[in-house]
Amino acid sequence: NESIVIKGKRFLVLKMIGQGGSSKVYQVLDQRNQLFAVKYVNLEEADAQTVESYKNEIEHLNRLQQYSDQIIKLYDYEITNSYIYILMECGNLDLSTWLRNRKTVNPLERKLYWKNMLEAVQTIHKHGIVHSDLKPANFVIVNASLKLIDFGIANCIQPDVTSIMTDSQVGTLNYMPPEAIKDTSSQPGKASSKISTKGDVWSLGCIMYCMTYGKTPFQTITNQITKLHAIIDPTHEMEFPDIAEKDLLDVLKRCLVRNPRERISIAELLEHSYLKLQS
Ligand SMILES: CN1CCC(Oc2ccc(-c3[nH]nc4cccc(OCC5CCCCC5)c34)cc2)CC1
Repeated sequence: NESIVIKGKRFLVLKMIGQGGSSKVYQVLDQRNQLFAVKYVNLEEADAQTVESYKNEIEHLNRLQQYSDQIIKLYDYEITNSYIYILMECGNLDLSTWLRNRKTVNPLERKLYWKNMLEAVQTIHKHGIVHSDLKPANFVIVNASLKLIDFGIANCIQPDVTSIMTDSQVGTLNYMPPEAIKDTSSQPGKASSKISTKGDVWSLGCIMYCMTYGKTPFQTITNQITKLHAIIDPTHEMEFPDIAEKDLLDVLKRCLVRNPRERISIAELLEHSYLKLQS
């Protein structure tokens, strides 16, 4: 097997975990047989703005380490003109794969994962970061809890077309908030000032909807344009089939409110009765 050296430490590459265009994530072992994830970014084709966005993501990831256990651990990184290596803690499974493989979700597990997601997103919001593209592939299960693995700051270097929709749900509209679709003031894909923290609440609501009903609210609409219209159309009623956990039903309905001003906040979600661990 191949080995890589980061800041003078040698790692044995076990396998590739995922890839998105010019960035690849590997599972590696250090000399003490400790498991890590290494994100490798090839900068040869990257423009200055992209390089800057990666440095920005790393700086934020580094700075937020101390504030929450729900942010993936960053151990080291190496940046040169031609590549970046980021050494991070290695999880067991990303939430996207976990959701795809699970037929039913254990209600207590779902509740714990929800609490972890809220804490992770509250942490980045407290430090002025709005992710604006949250989806299950941004979370990884490490032992029994969920951790956020990226802040949506680094550009996805133009992935080759084969990977764009297959791996890690890049480019999916299923978690996109209505205000991001209506927001005509900013150039496409950039989080503008109008996209507030409430946009991340909508996306988290879609993830939780999927953990409850096995699909996202607009997943059945396959035409992308029709899907976008349905997300912004107030007359398009979203379905909330009745479930035993009434508190969870309330959480879903309050996250998936089209008007961001009327949508529940992260702070209110952390106080919501659904998270009182009585069940
Ligand atoms: C399909 N198969 C994949 C390997 C394995 O799942 C993962 C294991 C570890 C991880 C990970 N840990 N730390 C990580 C730190 C950064 C990025 C990470 O992933 C990136 C990207 C990998 C592809 C899916 C979306 C996330 C990271 C993530 C998925 C089992 C399922």
